[in-house]
Amino acid sequence: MRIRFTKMQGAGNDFVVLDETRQRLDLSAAQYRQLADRHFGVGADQILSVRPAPAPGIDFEYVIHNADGGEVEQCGNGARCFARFVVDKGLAGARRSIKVKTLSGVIEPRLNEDGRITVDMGPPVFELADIPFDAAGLSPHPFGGWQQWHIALGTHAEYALVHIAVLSMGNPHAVQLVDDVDAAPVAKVGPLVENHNRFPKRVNAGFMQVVDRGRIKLRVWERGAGETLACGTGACAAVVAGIRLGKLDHRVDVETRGGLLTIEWAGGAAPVYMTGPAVTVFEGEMELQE
Ligand SMILES: N[C@@H](CCC[C@H](N)C(=O)O)C(=O)O
Repeated sequence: MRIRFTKMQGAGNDFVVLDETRQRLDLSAAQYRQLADRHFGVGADQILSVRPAPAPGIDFEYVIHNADGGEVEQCGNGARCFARFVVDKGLAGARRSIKVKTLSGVIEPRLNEDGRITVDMGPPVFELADIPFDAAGLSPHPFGGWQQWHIALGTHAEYALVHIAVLSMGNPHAVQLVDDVDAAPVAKVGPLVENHNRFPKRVNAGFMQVVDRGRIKLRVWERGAGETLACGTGACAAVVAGIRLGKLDHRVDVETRGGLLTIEWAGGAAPVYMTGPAVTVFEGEMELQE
């Protein structure tokens, strides 16, 4: 089966984008993995499928698969690339703002005059069962007006206990405060947190260094993709956690290894706004194994 694709990136988080507005491709998990493979495929952290509006009042459906082939609820950097794709391909008419259905709800990306894209990512979710996070037998540790959870990482004596803030941005996140993000043991601790049995759907593990009240440095070990150069929902989750832990103001620049994102959150049930770049890298065709 031969398919056309567009390769895109948002702050270095990279995507294969598939136009399924006219025809469903119905790819298997193995075919998503083949596309994402950096040696035998195109190479990507996620594969994004653009599908027609599923209901009145919605412009498109946005389907996301991680590099491991699993379908997931949300992807922030991908949402900006999705918007850039449908506008550049003329699929959105003259609209600069679109309503997009994802597995976790409707989000609204908007193209700005400066070329960056702002996405209304909806409000963060703190209800433990909805993240989901299994806190049975654990007590929360008060911290800066909110709380952290101390979870044990099994037999790994060096990293026996990590202190995490947990929340969902449509997808699950566990955020740790670190003194020096460049020295953080992301590749060791990331997979242990991702697969921890307290997270029944696994989790994205963020490592946040607070530079000042308006700036953080962030690395994220993503569920189903490993460490990426940036994670949009990870940036939203880190800033929301930092605000609730009393460390950050309401508008924060997030330095990732792939670029800068700006996150704004007024608190409570207000939506989180994420602003950043979205770039088309190249287009191509690829033969997929059946
Ligand atoms: N790169 C994304 C997040 C993609 C999904 C994530 N790995 C998950 O499994 O939830 C972003 O920019 O938000």
